[in-house]
Amino acid sequence: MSSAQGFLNDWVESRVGLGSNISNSRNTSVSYNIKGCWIPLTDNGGRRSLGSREEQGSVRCRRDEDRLGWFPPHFDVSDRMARLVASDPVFRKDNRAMLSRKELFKNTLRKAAHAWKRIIELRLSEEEASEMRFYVDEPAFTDLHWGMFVPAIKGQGTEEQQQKWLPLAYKMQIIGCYAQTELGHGSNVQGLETTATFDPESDEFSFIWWPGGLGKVSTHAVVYARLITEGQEHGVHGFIVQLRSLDDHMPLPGITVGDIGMKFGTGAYNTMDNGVLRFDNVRIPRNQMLMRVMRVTREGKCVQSNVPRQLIYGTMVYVRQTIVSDASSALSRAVCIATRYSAVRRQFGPQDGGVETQVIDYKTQQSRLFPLLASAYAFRFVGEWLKWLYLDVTQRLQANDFSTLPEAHACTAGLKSLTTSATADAIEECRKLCGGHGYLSSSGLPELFAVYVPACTYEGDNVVLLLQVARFLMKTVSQLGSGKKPVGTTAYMARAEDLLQSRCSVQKAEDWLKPSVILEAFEARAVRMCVACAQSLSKFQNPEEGFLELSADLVEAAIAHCQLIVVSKFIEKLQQDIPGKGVKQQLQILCYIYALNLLHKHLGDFLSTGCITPKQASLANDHLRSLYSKVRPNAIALVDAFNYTDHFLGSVLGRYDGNVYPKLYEEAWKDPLNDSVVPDGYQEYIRPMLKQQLRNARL
Ligand SMILES: CCCCCCCCCC/C=C\CCCCC/C=C/C(=O)SCCNC(=O)CCNC(=O)[C@H](O)C(C)(C)COP(=O)(O)OP(=O)(O)OC[C@H]1O[C@@H](n2cnc3c(N)ncnc32)[C@H](O)[C@@H]1OP(=O)(O)O
Ligand SMILES: Cc1cc2nc3c(=O)[nH]c(=O)nc-3n(C[C@H](O)[C@H](O)[C@H](O)COP(=O)(O)OP(=O)(O)OC[C@H]3O[C@@H](n4cnc5c(N)ncnc54)[C@H](O)[C@@H]3O)c2cc1C
Repeated sequence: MSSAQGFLNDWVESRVGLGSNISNSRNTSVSYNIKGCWIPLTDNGGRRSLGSREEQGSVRCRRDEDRLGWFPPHFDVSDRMARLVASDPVFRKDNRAMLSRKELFKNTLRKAAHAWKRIIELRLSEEEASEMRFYVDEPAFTDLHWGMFVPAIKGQGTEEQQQKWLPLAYKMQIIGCYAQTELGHGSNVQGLETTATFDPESDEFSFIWWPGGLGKVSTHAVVYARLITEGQEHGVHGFIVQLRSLDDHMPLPGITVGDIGMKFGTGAYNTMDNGVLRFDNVRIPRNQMLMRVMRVTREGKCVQSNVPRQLIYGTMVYVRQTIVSDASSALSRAVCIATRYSAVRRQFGPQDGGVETQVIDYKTQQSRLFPLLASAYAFRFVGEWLKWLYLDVTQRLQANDFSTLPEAHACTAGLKSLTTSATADAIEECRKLCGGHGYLSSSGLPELFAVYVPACTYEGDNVVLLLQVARFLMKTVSQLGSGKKPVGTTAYMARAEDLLQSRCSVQKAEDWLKPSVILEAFEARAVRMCVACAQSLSKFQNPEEGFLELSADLVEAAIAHCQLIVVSKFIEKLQQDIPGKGVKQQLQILCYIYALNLLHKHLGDFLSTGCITPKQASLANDHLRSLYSKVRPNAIALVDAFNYTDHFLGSVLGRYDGNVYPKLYEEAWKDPLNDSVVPDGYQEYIRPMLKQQLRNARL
């Protein structure tokens, strides 16, 4: 289910694409659409010249017969929306770092209002609107409105509540946020201190609360609080609360609300008004508690429905799933910048004084960069699969089949954690890969890092989420002997006995080219780490105590399991028909790089569990090195395939035309410090100092 699903049904009568409003000026030649991105295989060794797209006889085009039926096949939509945003001056973003917080925020409001206007004018479909938001590339209150407020009502509201609230939300007649986190509690949702006490006398609730949410815009919030009726507690539930007047935007009586202040970085996530909210005996009608999981009667009695109470956490599952796909986007963007710049940048070179070497040709650069390129593809594929898993669990829930909910929770939590941690680290690595210029704001990388890194914390701290995965894995291991067959992503555990004994068959470097060999090594590692944790846990009398004591090892086991999922989904993807000469081969190389680089980085796990021998590890490393040489000729094509406009990349270093140095120089002059030749403050501070020194010198 998608965030804004259905909003058009209520809102726009017909769906009309942008048609000829946006020109697609690409040249045509052969290229291949890999799940919404084009892989144009170059024939010039990947060293495309630094001219314009036209000069390069550019590599991208649209050939319908090349399109894969993978879902969602949105290349056209994505391409059109990217161009629409790039060509609209309101969506300009190159000045963000120079704006004050107030200017920045007002500009975000302007962009959001303009985007909404365009969505209506052009009658954009839900998919188009969502792509547009992606390319506008600025965190805004609308993310929370569409991404969490609407899904919370859809997932946790009754039919009647949905009918009342969703049309208002779809038309943006109310704007909502997701107010769950408190000053003192974020991870521990059960520990929230906000209470919602039912008062049967007046048929209303009262609240006391402190949330993280939207500080300046939202008129409404889904607030999470512990329900108390008849003096008894009934766990945490969601409540729709109006925060501000729909007439003058003033907070309603009993509500104190504001922004929590500047966050990490300039620009970055400061376009978002994360807020503080205090309730002082605020009263709301009973029917504003979201009652799909539990109903409160007029008399104050609680009636549990047949859906599991974990559904109250359902919005988080939905968002975690979207975050995995977003990780691929952020990572591919950083990698695109670093790869293009690495082809432009030259340092050192032949002793005979010839042209200097492109830094992308250094093996160290390749060994840092190409695994990140491989990860960008890997996360894209696992993100697609996770979307499928989420849709599947949603459909099952509608049919009262709750059996796959624990797995969906474990997968979304684990993959959110794995991909966001890897992406945040990768963006920083890309910055370093660009040397000194990577530290410039105009490289686009500092802001990308600052805006991305909170993804490791929001929607669940990454360690806390891995502990959830570990809990799920320990449960699975404990049930192995009971006849309950593990399914889905834990199906490999059914072969635990074999995997505990298995010996890796690799004898020469090329043996690592067999997907079955790689898979088995990752399965054996994960199973062995999980079983070792389970055995250690069994030595504790109190399992909760054991879990706390062993939590660092449990996190490692959870990571091993999640990495196995990513590797196996990449391998599965390659079993599909992939049209286009050489495309599958390139993806296979990236898949091996992804897996073997992980193996190299986590060698301790593989060796200590006896999954592979030191000799096999060394062969894997030899093979990895040889794979880098195979990626090199197509590295530029593989990042061009992400089809990012220069506007979206927002990076002088990552420019498509490679015209880096003149543009860096040009950018420097745009800084407000260069508005005057002699800086403001010269007369007050510099001149007296200089004069003083002159006087001292004379003395
Ligand atoms: C028109 C224009 C269109 C434009 C479209 C725009 C779309 C925009 C899309 C943008 C999307 C996103 C934007 C991102 C912005 C992000 C902003 C950030 C928001 C937030 O951060 S919100 C707050 C998030 N908070 C958290 O994540 C808190 C983390 N903590 C928890 O989740 C839980 O407390 C916990 C899981 C850590 C522990 O919970 P607890 O109740 O103590 O649980 P346990 O006792 O451990 O477990 C009980 C059992 O429940 C199972 N469980 C736990 N969680 C879930 C779950 N989510 N689902 C299913 N099951 C769950 C757990 O496994 C236990 O099971 P068991 O008893 O063992 O069987
Ligand atoms: C940019 C941003 C946007 C946000 N947007 C929203 C929003 O829209 N709505 C909303 O409700 N919230 C929002 N949040 C809040 C966010 O969801 C929480 O910050 C997040 O869930 C982490 O919780 P916490 O802050 O309590 O961290 P803590 O739990 O206090 O984490 C601190 C440290 O303790 C560790 N830790 C905690 N528990 C355990 C444990 N059981 N075992 C081992 N280690 C543990 C963590 O790993 C971490 O290292 C946002 C946060 C950010 C940064």
